[in-house]
Amino acid sequence: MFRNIILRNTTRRFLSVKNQPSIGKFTGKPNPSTGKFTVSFIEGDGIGPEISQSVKQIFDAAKVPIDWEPCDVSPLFINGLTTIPEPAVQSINKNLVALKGPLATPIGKGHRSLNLTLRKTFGLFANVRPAKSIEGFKTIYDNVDLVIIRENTEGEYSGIEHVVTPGVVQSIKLITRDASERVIRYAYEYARAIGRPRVIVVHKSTIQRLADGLFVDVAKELSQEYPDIQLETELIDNTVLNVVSNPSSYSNAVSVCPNLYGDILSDLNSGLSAGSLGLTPSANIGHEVSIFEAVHGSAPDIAGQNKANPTALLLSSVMMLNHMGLNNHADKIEKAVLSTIASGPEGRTGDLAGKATTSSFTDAVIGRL
Ligand SMILES: NC(=O)C1=CN([C@@H]2O[C@H](COP(=O)(O)OP(=O)(O)OC[C@H]3O[C@@H](n4cnc5c(N)ncnc54)[C@H](O)[C@@H]3O)[C@@H](O)[C@H]2O)C=CC1
Ligand SMILES: O=C(O)CCC(=O)C(=O)O
Repeated sequence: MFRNIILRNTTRRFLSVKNQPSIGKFTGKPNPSTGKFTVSFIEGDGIGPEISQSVKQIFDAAKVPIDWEPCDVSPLFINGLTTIPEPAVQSINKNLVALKGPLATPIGKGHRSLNLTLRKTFGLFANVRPAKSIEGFKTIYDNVDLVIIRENTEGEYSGIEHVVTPGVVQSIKLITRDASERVIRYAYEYARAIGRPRVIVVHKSTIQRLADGLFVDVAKELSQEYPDIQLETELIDNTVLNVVSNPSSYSNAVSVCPNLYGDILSDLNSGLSAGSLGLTPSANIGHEVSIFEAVHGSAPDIAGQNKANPTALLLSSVMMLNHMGLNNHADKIEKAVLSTIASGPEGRTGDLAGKATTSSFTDAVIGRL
């Protein structure tokens, strides 16, 4: 029965090329000699290689017209800064699109987060994180359908930290008008594109008066340009309570927020929609380049054990295909993935209290294509 889930434009989980925002559109072209697009692929750490393998097998079986270009993003230090190797930068700038597995960050030492480095390097200013219930997979709430758009280049993730004196450190949350404006504008455009009448700015400007205050002010200024979208502002502590009490009250809204709030809220949304991080995809959108990745990390506790749920990376790849205009392939893979999860415990990995392994789940999805 779940083979026949119909993905109407309104129910399609993610941006389709016909209704995506005017900002950050994909402008890549297929190779004229093969008719295929080339996509940069970063496999990632921990469970990265296992879930990447799953995506590749499913794309092969679905005959998606894509050639993968593997990218090595092993960190380099240049002038004391973490950078990624030039061939990877060239590949992503050429292909304009990448799929990325999770990259681990050493705690308190070593290289800076490569995830943040990639977002900075390619100006990926908007991190779109949709969290939506799966039909046939029961969680605490039915019909969760939440969208967070997170500022992706500054805020608490600016990396400006120093020791003032032993025992005293300072970490700077940088908020600029330009970065706020581009992500908030994207949120308005996204809301318009997917037909949601509300944009909610999540903030704490009662305390972060200048930083979050600027973010809220920019949203209010931009609202003049979007008279069809209602702007609301909400303190993050209220959002957390409201979203766990009544997530459906956000189903007609797009939330936009500074970096750290978005990171935390999107994990909350994953828990509410799916009870696992293993299902939630994301898009990092820039003006030219976009990189698609799961919301979760490298899950070192289950790495190499054939236990990882590849769904979040698969749904990220579905977002990517919609972004690239390969909507039919996206729909086919999305339907196969969702119907496998809906089929019961045999079709679900351990994080969803199921019995499947990464590879048996992959085979089941291929069987449903
Ligand atoms: N965008 C990225 O690449 C991100 C990378 N990280 C990095 O990942 C590493 C591990 O971070 P953690 O805080 O442990 O978060 P995590 O997301 O890797 O794991 C949290 C929990 O969720 C489970 N989990 C995550 N993904 C799963 C999947 N696909 N299937 C089944 N279970 C899954 C893990 O087993 C673990 O119990 C760190 O080095 C961190 O810096 C963390 C978040 C995002
Ligand atoms: O880069 C990291 O280690 C974590 C990044 C993260 O949680 C995210 O922003 O998705």
